[in-house]
Amino acid sequence: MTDLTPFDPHATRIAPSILSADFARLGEEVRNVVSAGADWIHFDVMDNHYVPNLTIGPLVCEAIRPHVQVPIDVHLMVEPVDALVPMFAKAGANIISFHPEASRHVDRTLALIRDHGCHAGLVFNPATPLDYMDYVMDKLDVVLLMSVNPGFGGQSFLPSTLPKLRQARARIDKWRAETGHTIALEVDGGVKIDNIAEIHAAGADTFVAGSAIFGKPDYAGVIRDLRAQIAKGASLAA
Ligand SMILES: O=C(CO)[C@@H](O)[C@H](O)COP(=O)(O)O
Repeated sequence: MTDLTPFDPHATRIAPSILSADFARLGEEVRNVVSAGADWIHFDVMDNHYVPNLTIGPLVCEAIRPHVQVPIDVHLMVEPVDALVPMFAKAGANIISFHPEASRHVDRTLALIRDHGCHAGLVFNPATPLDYMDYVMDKLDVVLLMSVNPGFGGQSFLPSTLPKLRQARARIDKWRAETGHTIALEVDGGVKIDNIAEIHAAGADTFVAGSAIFGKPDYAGVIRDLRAQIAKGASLAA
């Protein structure tokens, strides 16, 4: 059973996306990126149905689980969703997020994820309205805003994500003030050293980065630079 302690509301987190890792050396890649300072491992699941690409499933999650002590953050780009939830929970996932358009019963799927001992997240495509949050705040642990259209790594960050992050941050902060419950605000797609400060200033606290990290010669150096820019973003927001 996963530790369901609420996330630290004051923390920021770097979640390298293994979509850009060398799959022939996946165990070594995840170990290296965690020793380099990654907070979560972001695990992109694509089904060639909800998105036009095909990646990895629960078997690969189970295979990397013994290699990392940090949370595995599973992003399901699949339709339908529910049958995969118990499989990923059993495979060692800690956070499971899905797209509201891919589930007929969003409230039920969120409850299913928590019932399986995982933190539950909802993912918003660039054109998906935040309204999906409104009636399920009590079942959310993560809100993930896509800053690219899902399906591929290496795309450019969509600037329309910045005002959307501000809106999501306002809703999350209001909810926390009312209930004390923390929801992580994660952003995914085109996150780089040169834009992470303004992304943090707009409200994100958790940053998925694939091509910015994997394939680079010095993972620790990149993660250190990303964190230095996040600190700049904090002073921009203050
Ligand atoms: O889910 C996705 C794409 O669908 C992302 O997780 C990408 O893998 C992020 O890659 P970069 O944009 O950071 O290269």
